[in-house]
Amino acid sequence: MTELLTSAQMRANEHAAIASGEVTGLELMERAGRGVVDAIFEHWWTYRQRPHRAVILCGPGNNGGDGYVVARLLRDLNWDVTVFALGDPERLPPDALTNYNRWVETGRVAPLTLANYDAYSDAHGPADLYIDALFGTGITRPVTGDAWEVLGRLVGMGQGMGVGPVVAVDAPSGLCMDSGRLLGAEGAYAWGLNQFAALTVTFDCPKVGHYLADGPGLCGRLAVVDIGIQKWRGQYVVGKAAQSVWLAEMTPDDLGARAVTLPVKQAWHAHHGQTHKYSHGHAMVVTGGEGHTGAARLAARGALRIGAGLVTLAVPGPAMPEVAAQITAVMMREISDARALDTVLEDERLNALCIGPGLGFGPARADLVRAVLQAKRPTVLDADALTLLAEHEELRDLLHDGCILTPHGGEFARLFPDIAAKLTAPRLPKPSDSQSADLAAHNAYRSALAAQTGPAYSKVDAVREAAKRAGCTVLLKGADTVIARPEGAAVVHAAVYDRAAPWLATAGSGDVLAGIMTGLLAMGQTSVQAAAGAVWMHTECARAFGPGLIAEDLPEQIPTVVKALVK
Ligand SMILES: NC(=O)C1=CN([C@@H]2O[C@H](COP(=O)(O)OP(=O)(O)OC[C@H]3O[C@@H](n4cnc5c(N)ncnc54)[C@H](O)[C@@H]3O)[C@@H](O)[C@H]2O)[C@@H](O)CC1
Ligand SMILES: Nc1ncnc2c1ncn2[C@@H]1O[C@H](COP(=O)(O)OP(=O)(O)O)[C@@H](O)[C@H]1O
Ligand SMILES: [K+]
Repeated sequence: MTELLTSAQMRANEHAAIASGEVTGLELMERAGRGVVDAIFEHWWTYRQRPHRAVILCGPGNNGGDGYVVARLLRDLNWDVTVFALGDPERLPPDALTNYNRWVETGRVAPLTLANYDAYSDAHGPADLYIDALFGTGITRPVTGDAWEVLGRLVGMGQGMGVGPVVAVDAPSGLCMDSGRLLGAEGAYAWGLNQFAALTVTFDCPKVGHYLADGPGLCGRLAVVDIGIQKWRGQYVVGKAAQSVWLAEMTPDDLGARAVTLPVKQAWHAHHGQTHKYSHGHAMVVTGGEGHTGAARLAARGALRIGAGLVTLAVPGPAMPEVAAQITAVMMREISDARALDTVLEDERLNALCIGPGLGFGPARADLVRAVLQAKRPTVLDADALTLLAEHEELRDLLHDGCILTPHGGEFARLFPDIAAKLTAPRLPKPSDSQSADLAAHNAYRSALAAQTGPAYSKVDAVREAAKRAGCTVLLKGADTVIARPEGAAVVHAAVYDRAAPWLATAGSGDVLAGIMTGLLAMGQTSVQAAAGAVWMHTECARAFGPGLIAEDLPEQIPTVVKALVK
């Protein structure tokens, strides 16, 4: 899996690399700047054909240093390059200063003010390319003043004829790379979240904030450039695996014997014997009552398609005819109450359980959740089961390490109201109009802005806190889905960039997700593997089908996606 770093981890890697004596900071900066230019040429082949005109905004730190390298490399290719510098360049850190000095041997730098920027734009019209090298991983507080206003001017660039796109170096400036939240809250830049950079070029590893919250919208597309420090990556991880964050993906191994493509004889040896349906597990999904069994049926279909050997629906008596009329390969058992469910669960071969989709509410349903939790099997708790957990503290006390909670934002807020409040709290009080007569409110806003510091509280922080409290795996859904374990290991799955599938937000899609996850648990996956593999598969199925998707289509796409995966 790809590791996602925080800013602090990236700095630690860089320090370790430089401390080794095998590479200098200046070399890394040169590789970074060259990587940005290469990525630009890879994305827009027309820029390779002839020189163009670029505007580069350089900040007061090493992100600005990268900008000076880009300026020099483009100018060496005969580009017309204009550089605006924020702050006093003479106070740049050493490597950035070296690159500034190299640039000014032949190029010019204008102070970054709104007046200078506007005067340039009025005189020359739009540039062919804008480079944002103001701030990268060193951002600690909101960008303010003229720099913020100029960033606002760049919103929407690249969207009109003859107007060049914005390329962000490492990240759009002001983006908190740990949380994906933009520090600062008003003005064109903050409001133009999906119309800023066309391309963001980052170094070594993607960062967590490139995948969460506002990050993908601001970044546009993401390119990761190898600057040769992977050897030092992970030194900070020793003994601290809990701090790492991974990007969700799925490999053929995650599908085990069901995906084996070896010749039959080899496959037989690889699995030490003949496999039969029970060796792929037996999942059970509990349905709701009459007229409410569709959600659980969708989940069961997901579990069966992903590869569980057997899938049984646990159905209240009155709902049996309805379920019987709708299923074939999926089996059913009558469970009229929690006692009946206890009895059914005495069968140890039922090795993964799912409860919640379409379940309904009230004491009898809460008793079913209790029976499922007391069975202590790998269990997915979704939808109504999550609301029941929020209502009944004694049910929360029964959660165990093998549980996965799969809330969407609303269910998460019901289960963990204080944590959700931290995540959704407005970053700042409501901005007041600068013309406002209410000077006190305006001043309060200004001081809140000045006091805001990064890194901001992130979805990863929130889900880690929730998992620790619940004592089990928690998966918080969305276009950015975060999975965390109580000890802190976290996985991010983002249906963004070239994996965007907004049509996945359709009724019943979450039920299929819960089912795929239950199937993977039945097949012997750990809870993190099952959760990460399921969200990945769920999105791939949506992508394979395309717009127009309804939840029923998702399980039926699984064979196509698996075939492509194991090829
Ligand atoms: N970490 C690495 O391995 C590498 C980092 N490189 C570049 O270095 C960057 C990080 O450089 P730095 O650590 O110098 O940080 P930045 O260049 O991101 O910014 C840091 C400077 O801005 C100031 N600052 C922070 N927030 C501010 C605000 N809101 N308003 C005004 N000033 C503010 C800080 O006090 C500091 O002086 C990366 O993003 C990347 O572009 C590359 O050169 C290649 C290697
Ligand atoms: N913009 C989006 N892009 C991709 N997936 C999304 C997006 N919004 C929501 N999803 C996914 O769609 C599913 C919806 O699940 P859920 O909210 O439980 O709905 P339901 O209860 O109707 O099934 C989740 O897996 C969620 O992560
Ligand atoms: K930047």
